[in-house]
Amino acid sequence: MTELLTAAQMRAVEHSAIESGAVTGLELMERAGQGVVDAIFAQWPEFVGSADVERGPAPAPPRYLRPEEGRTRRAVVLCGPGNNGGDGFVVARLLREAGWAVEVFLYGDAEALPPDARVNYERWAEVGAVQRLCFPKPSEDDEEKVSHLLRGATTDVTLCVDALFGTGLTRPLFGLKDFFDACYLAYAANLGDDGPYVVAVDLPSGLCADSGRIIGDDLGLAVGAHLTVTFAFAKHGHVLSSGGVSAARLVTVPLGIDRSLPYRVLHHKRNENGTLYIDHSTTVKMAERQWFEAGYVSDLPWTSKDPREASHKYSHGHALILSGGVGKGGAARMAARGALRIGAGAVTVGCPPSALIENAAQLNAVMLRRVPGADALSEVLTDKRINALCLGPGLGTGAREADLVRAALTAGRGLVLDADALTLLSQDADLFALLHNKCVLTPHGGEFARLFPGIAEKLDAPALTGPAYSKVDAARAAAQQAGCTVLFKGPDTVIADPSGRCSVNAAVYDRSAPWLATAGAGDVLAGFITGLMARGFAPMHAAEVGAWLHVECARAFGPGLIAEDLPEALPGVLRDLEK
Ligand SMILES: NC(=O)C1=CN([C@@H]2O[C@H](COP(=O)(O)OP(=O)(O)OC[C@H]3O[C@@H](n4cnc5c(N)ncnc54)[C@H](OP(=O)(O)O)[C@@H]3O)[C@@H](O)[C@H]2O)[C@@H](O)CC1
Ligand SMILES: Nc1ncnc2c1ncn2[C@@H]1O[C@H](COP(=O)(O)OP(=O)(O)O)[C@@H](O)[C@H]1O
Ligand SMILES: [K+]
Repeated sequence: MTELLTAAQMRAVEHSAIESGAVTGLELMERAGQGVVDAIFAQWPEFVGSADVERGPAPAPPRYLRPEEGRTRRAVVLCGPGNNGGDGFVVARLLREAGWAVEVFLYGDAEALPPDARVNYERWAEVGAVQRLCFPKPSEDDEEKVSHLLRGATTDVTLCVDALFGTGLTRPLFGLKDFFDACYLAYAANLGDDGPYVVAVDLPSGLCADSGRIIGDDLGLAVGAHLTVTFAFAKHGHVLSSGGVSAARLVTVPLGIDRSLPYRVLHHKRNENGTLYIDHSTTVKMAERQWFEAGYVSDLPWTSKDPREASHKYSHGHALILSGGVGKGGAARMAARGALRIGAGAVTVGCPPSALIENAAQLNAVMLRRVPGADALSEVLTDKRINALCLGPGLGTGAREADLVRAALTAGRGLVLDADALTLLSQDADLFALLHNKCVLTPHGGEFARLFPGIAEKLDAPALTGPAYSKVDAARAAAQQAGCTVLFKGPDTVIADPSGRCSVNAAVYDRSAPWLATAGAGDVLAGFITGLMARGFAPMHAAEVGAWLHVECARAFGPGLIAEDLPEALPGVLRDLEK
């Protein structure tokens, strides 16, 4: 599990480290710039010089500090008006020391740079030129000059370093549109050979660090980068929304900040006008933090069945998945197979009598019960061994199904509500009011908007200022409103419970699995979560582990995946985890 921070939390970490005397701001900036350069050479070893002469007992400088024979590589570094720009000056200096020809542009006022950035500006100015871009509105000439350089029309620039804005971007950017377009083109077309590689310092400029949304109206712009190098911790904005697709790769370099130091928590709150303010109140140990609420779930401990547990099937729980009528059972059957594969001891599909023959023809290990309506469901649920239910996939949205959802909600067992069950909930406030803390809702964007229209409206409004309302904010608000766990799907699946605990299961960067967006994948996910709840996982944990395994299954199978493949990929994924 990787911790994700907001920009305010990152500033708190930085301030505490500096206040403790452990490090200065200038040292942090140097480490940040060095980290970027190291990451560049790790990503593209061909940029490393080839001279390999034995230099005696003194430690040899890093290989990349020695220029490749007969070849001078060119880099353009764009520095902004804040500390992100300061990092850019460090990168420029270190690349120059490595033998690169570096052109530096400043989009900002040198006199107004913050102190550490100013020092690094001066250090660069001793060895190289700084070309000024008109600030805050670049001239057409400026735009032309920079984008021309990047498009490779006049030069052979290998690298473009975007150090314009990092965590401090709070309002829309104007100008530099051609520059942003050029970066995006280079990134999207992967023009590595004839265009430059784009490296974003901390965050692709234009993105909000907290929401991953592009700050601005519909015409908002963000840099597209081949590599983003961030510092100490990834931020929410690296994995949410556009953040997860604005760069091909994310590398987090440590800044040597001691995590055992006490950190002052900056409670960021909004007043009644919506203005963000910071209340420097509490000091906590990082390890005791409640405030690293959003974890980027990149690995999770897998709990296999404990051999010491009683060994009959019901000690691993019994899941009941309700299906719709004739011809509608596929979704429930896939959910059932997911629940069984993930380790529920027994799984039963409950269906209307008319669908018994169809289901019987297609199910073997999964059991089958007739469940004509709510009374029959209550009767089935007198069997207390049934400890987790799933309603929604292929269920239908008529009166029978609404009654089934009501009966399931009043049974007080673990309950996953997906698809049609979410539609029913959004149509009936009385049903919604029955939600309880053993429920998990698994909406995709459309279902989320129907269930939580007020929250979705905030999320869909243009992000005109930062920090912008994020999918993390939305999932948390929804979990509070519903009084249960909410898993808000997408490549940036956000899972929240009413206590404020929140995780992001991000299928981006090296976990990207776009082929998971295939019909029925959500049904299998609902089944995974139900199976885990049958096994005794708490709702939030079941949702986190289920979502993580879902993406792992998709990655293990690869392109060409259809939903039926997901449960079948699970044994291989679990085997690898057990190793
Ligand atoms: N935290 C750490 O541990 C470390 C952090 N480090 C680095 O510091 C970076 C954060 O620095 P930062 O806070 O100075 O913010 P940054 O992104 O450079 O920009 C702020 C400037 O932009 C301005 N501005 C804003 N919007 C604008 C607009 N639309 N158009 C024009 N201007 C606009 C804004 O002006 P203002 O709003 O104040 O008027 C302000 O001047 C971080 O990303 C990382 O790279 C590392 O050095 C070391 C360790
Ligand atoms: N680009 C993507 N990358 C990875 N996973 C994705 C992507 N888009 C969607 N998903 C996942 O695919 C699943 C689709 O579920 P859903 O929208 O309910 O579809 P269906 O109803 O057809 O099953 C969800 O788990 C969602 O998180
Ligand atoms: K940047």
